[in-house]
Amino acid sequence: MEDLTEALRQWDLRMSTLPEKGRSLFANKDFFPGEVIIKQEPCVFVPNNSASQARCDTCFSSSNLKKCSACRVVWYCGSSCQKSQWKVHQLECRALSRLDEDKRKYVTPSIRLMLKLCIHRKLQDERIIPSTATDNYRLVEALVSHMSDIDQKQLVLYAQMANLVNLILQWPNINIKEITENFSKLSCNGHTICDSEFRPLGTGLYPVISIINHSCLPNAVLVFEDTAAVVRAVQYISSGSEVSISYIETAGSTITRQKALKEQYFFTCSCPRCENVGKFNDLHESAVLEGYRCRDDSCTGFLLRDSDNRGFFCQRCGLFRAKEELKELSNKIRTMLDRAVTSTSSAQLEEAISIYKMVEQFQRELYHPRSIFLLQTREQLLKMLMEVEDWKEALAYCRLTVPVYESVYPSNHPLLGLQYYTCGKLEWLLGYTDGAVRSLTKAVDTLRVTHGTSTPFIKELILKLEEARAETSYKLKLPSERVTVL
Ligand SMILES: C[S@@+](CC[C@H](N)C(=O)[O-])C[C@H]1O[C@@H](n2cnc3c(N)ncnc32)[C@H](O)[C@@H]1O
Repeated sequence: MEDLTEALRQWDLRMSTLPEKGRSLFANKDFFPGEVIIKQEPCVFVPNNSASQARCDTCFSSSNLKKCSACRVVWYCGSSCQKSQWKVHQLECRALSRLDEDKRKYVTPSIRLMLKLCIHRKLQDERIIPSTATDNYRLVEALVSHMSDIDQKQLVLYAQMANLVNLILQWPNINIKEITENFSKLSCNGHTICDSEFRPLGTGLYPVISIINHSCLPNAVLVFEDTAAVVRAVQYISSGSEVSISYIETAGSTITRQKALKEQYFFTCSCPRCENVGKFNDLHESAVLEGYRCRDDSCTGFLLRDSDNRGFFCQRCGLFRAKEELKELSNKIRTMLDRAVTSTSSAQLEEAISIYKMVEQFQRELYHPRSIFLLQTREQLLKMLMEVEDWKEALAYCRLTVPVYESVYPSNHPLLGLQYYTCGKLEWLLGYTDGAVRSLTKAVDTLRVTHGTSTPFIKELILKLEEARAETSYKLKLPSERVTVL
């Protein structure tokens, strides 16, 4: 691990082990919002290919794809992408080519990630590919696996997957127990590789990034530049402080967040946000995010359960809502949501949109105006309305989501920046230039911190903002120029 210590020192970082968290990453200098803390290429990675969506194995592009002619499993967009992966794919290709067509459908992205990890290790051991301080197999060995925490069913599944890897590779002396454990390691250490707008593209293993622990109020964010993982400070991090990122969607109540962390990562978070669990502020936050609205439309109070468990009282105006009424509305929404999901999956977009609009209407009656359930429905409507190019309605829903984003996320949160961006793009498209300037300015202010300033994504955003500003000042000049002429 000396090599790793030295590599981290060069990043002004150090690793320490905390009794309650295990390995943890600490800053050796002050980091300011927007500053890159660490950038790492994956040691192994795969695209999330499915029957309906294929991507290049190297750059994740979805255009000009050709299947590898030998294994007929892996896609590349061109010879340079194919060549860059050849040393690893050569062994994988040989193994996959032995499989009959039927067995190839069991080669899921998770299986491929493990095949690549085994091959990566073998090639490093044989010195065919270099082994560095930040991607050697000792770092994989050091990852937490939580083998004693996972349930029997999951364990059996990992063991079956390890057997499949063995069957595909057909190497002598393969250690099935170790591969089983590695599947468990991937579950709590692997990262979903996303594009700049947080759409998932693939999965990768970044053993140094995996040292970073979770907080529901993180001081850093993980984004991807192509397949490289980049961790940037989103708050001021003073020298000596622990660097933290969020593993989960943080727009949820403490109970929801803790459940998600326990299920996948097997720990109880004790970050400053979670420390409040059960206190008034926390109850208030959950009642707004996941609770019901006041019966009085003009009241923005939040509801808490009454002591007899008969219903809920508004904490602002005291109005009561009975359990039965709320249950009836919830059931109606659930039935409609099922119909909406069926329509969406059968690509009946117009029908799905009208059902989601009804769901939204009922949810407005049921949930608090800043509820995340209402937010999710509006998000879904926004996405579908953009697909059918109904920009005006899409903007209306987008504008409804922005105040909720502002209240659930801290100021330098990437999802908040992306929502300002969507709003700004729609406003620009519809000719609301002033609104577009305001929204795009907020998007730039947030996303330059989370995404940096040099990626094509941010450059395009800055260009859009400059265009919108130019148009605003052109419009402002028009009447006065006319006055001069007159
Ligand atoms: C990606 S690893 C992070 C590095 C890990 N601490 C280690 O020793 O390798 C994720 C695991 O770290 C631990 N962990 C992460 N964040 C934590 C936190 N805030 N509190 C306690 N444990 C945490 C959990 O065991 C979790 O499954």
